[in-house]
Amino acid sequence: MIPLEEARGLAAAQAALSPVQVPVEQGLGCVLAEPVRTLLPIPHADTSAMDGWAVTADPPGQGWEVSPIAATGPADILEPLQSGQAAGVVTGSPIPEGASSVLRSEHSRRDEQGRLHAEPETPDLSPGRNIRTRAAEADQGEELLAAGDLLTPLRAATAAVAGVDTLLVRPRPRAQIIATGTEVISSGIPAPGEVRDSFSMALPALLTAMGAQPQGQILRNPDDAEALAASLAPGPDSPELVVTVGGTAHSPADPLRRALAARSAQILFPAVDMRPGHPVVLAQLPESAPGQATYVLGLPGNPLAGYAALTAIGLPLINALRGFPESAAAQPRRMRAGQDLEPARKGTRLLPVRYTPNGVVPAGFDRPHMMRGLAHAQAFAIVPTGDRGEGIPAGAPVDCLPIPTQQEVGIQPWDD
Ligand SMILES: Nc1nc2c(c(=O)[nH]1)N[C@H]1C(S)=C(S)[C@@H](COP(=O)(O)OP(=O)(O)OC[C@H]3O[C@@H](n4cnc5c(N)ncnc54)[C@H](O)[C@@H]3O)O[C@H]1N2
Ligand code: MOO
Repeated sequence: MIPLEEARGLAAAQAALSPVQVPVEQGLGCVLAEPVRTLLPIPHADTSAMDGWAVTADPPGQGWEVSPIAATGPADILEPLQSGQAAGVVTGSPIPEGASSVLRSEHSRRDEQGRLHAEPETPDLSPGRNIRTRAAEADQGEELLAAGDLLTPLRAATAAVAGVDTLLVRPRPRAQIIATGTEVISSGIPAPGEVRDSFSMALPALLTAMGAQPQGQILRNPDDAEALAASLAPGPDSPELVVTVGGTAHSPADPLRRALAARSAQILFPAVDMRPGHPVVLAQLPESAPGQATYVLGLPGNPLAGYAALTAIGLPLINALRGFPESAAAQPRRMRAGQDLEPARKGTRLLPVRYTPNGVVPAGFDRPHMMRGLAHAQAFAIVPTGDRGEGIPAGAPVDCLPIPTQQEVGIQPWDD
């Protein structure tokens, strides 16, 4: 059993997955393994910012002579302008050589001879006006995104603008979910001796929100160590992470530790001094090929315990594997206790809490086998215990672990 901070530190210290080259759109949500430099100047040509007229400087007294060929779209390339000439352009049109600025259409007028005049007050005749200058945003070769940057949709769009088609990224770890528990059913009303599955509904979405890629079907394993060991067998497509649910304890019905031993797994920690969730296990299966290791995160079967372990240990592990250890999502957030927060009898307590204007308050219904409080919690408050503190008094600071996907949940009817 190791302290919670140590377990979180160990999870966060695991090496990032090796980078892979992927099409930009497949890199979404991944961390860049090398900088993105633009392959072209941005913009790569002087273009018009307005619909209107590319005009030469110093309009002749009788107005500009309008070129018979106007741009009908940004793809039309116009002939150079002679002195005193103008040519119709649209937003995005390459600026013809010889033009000084773009006179927008609503600031212009044509006379009966078809010559072009500018409104007297228009600012559009100052040189360069309404022209997007070549390379104003970036010179060719300039770094737009750094190694270590998370590829958000807007950054993917920036890479596309830079002419880039593929990126070197750290992949998001693939995660296989294995649920144990002969008594667990996935639909309907449980009979005595059965329990409705509290994990399969949420784990894929939660793991995705945490930065992993859940793989295919959830495997359902009876409480049988041999069957579980077989599910953990390495293969060419072994995922980087296996998340198991249940069977972490030491009864004859609990197969995980025996299955890990049968697979010669290296146990990174066998339990964590936290309540609930102390039987959480982190292990690593032997490499099936060089550099191809699979982590096994064993979540306790009690729902609140499993989700506490996933938030406290799974999230920093996933962020480490995807090369994003500094992710704000995995860092404790310093909040204020809105009321006294009671410690556990032993170990660090992970208490589901709600955010209120006065600080965080217990979400209630927080026994290890319960879901009701967690459904309305936004974070787990880390409440130290014993010689490391005696709970947290109202008004004092408290570190909280935000639960991904729960940040938008609001005040509930049973509030005082
Ligand atoms: N003698 C001891 N007994 C237990 C201890 C202990 O220290 N000594 N620890 C308790 C704690 S704490 C926890 S947590 C659990 C750990 O349980 P396991 O990981 O072995 O999980 P199971 O025994 O398989 O199940 C526990 C509980 O959760 C229910 N469960 C399992 N899977 C699901 C699921 N997918 N959806 C909903 N509920 C599930 C299962 O039916 C059990 O009720 O051990 C305590 N016991
Ligand atoms: O992990 Mo158990 O309470 O600690 O459910």
